Amino acid sequence: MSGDGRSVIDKIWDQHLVADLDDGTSLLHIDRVLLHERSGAPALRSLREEGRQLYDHSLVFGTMDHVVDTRPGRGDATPVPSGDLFIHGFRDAARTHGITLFDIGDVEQGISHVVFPELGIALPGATMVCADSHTCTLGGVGGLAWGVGVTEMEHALSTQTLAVRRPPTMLVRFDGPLPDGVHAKDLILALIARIGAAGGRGHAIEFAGSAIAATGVEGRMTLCNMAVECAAWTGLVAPDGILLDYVRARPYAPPAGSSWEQAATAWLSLRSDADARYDRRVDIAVDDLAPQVTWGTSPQFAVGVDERIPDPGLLPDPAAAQRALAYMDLAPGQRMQDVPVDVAFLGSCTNSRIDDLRVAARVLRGRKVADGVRAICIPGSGSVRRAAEREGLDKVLTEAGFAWREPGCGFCFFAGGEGFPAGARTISSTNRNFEGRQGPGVRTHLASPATVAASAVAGHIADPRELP
Ligand SMILES: CC(C)[C@H](C(=O)O)[C@@H](O)C(=O)O
Ligand code: SF4
Repeated sequence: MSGDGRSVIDKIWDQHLVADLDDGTSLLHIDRVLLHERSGAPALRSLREEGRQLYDHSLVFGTMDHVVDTRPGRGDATPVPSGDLFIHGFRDAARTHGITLFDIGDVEQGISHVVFPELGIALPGATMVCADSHTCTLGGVGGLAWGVGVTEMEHALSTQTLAVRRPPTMLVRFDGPLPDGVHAKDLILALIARIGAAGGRGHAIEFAGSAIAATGVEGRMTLCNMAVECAAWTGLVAPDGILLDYVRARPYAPPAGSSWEQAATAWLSLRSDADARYDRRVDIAVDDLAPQVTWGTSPQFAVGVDERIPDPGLLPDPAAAQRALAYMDLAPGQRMQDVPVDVAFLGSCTNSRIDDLRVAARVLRGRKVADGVRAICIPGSGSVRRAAEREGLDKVLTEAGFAWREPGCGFCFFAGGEGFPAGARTISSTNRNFEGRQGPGVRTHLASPATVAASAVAGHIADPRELP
């Protein structure tokens, strides 16, 4: 564990180090400053109020995602109260500063963490920040990406640098062949169940192991997306051949020829040394892993879909587990698969990419959503939406009974606009199941797209491995 070698995290860090500062932080060069309307509008507004300029607008990109309407045929109107202040404020500021913005109506518009990797704006080996906690998603493309506050965002916008305390590092290895019906979402839920929602506190996590080497880049993004749900500073997967194939030919990636060759060689050199040093290590064997589903109001409250709700008395914090069960209206010993669902939601920056929709469609093809279940799919971006339509996945989903929407954060988090009735129970491909996350009194069970689709059909939480 404690060799002298450097990990991918150390290598990216060292390449971006501008100076070690007296207060123990390091000033890092930031390659990409990414914005969405919800946090970008306030950051740009305070920048303007302080009379500061962007350091380099060509390194800053924005999209509209949090408050946009996702209903078919949408316009500029937002269902979120005061949402139009964010939309118009962000649009005007982006124009003033010359920021490339994937606005409502742009073919590339979508959820930030989906759009920036698919356009090749988020790149391997890059440092990337956004005032959003799930910026760690971009670790799936082998960069160091983390969420910042609005003040740090202003600093990054005006200097293209940020002072950061070097995080402790953690190696998380997933080894073994991934069983059928088990996906990246299940891996990260299993990890969080194992180490706890505070178990990664402040760490930069490198995800590795044979199961990750065999996982596509979109799955790696799902994994990294939820690093923050165990309180990690970020998560990433080191660059490899699968990643290069993903990044190649993306619109903002280095063009074919010598610039691509140079970049690809540099990226591959970022892989961790065999004797790399980490502060902690966790090993998870995936051979016998079941699809995971949460029963409580924290992502750490997850079990196999074929299991029962545990006895709170046997958990590290019985009182928290009791409270969670009370909110979720569930009882210890209940079989997860006996829990009925009112809503099935496919979407969010965790699981709204084309691979996710393919997985869901495989389950839904020729099947119908159970009576009484409201099923909604919000593709993560315009590009995902078009790809799904080209493949006919939208037909499979709508014929099964899913609503097919326009890209955005949608029902992932309730912002006062569209929501579900209090008490509604959702099976959801999102990343947070906190009280009220999807609306006041709404009860969220986190799961993979396969499990969401299987549960939509069954009308209760269901095991995607067992559909007839
Ligand atoms: C609104 C935004 C800043 C927030 C975040 O930081 O993650 C949101 O995306 C979320 O998922 O809760
Ligand atoms: S999809 Fe959900 S988790 Fe992701 S950025 Fe939007 S609100 Fe946050």
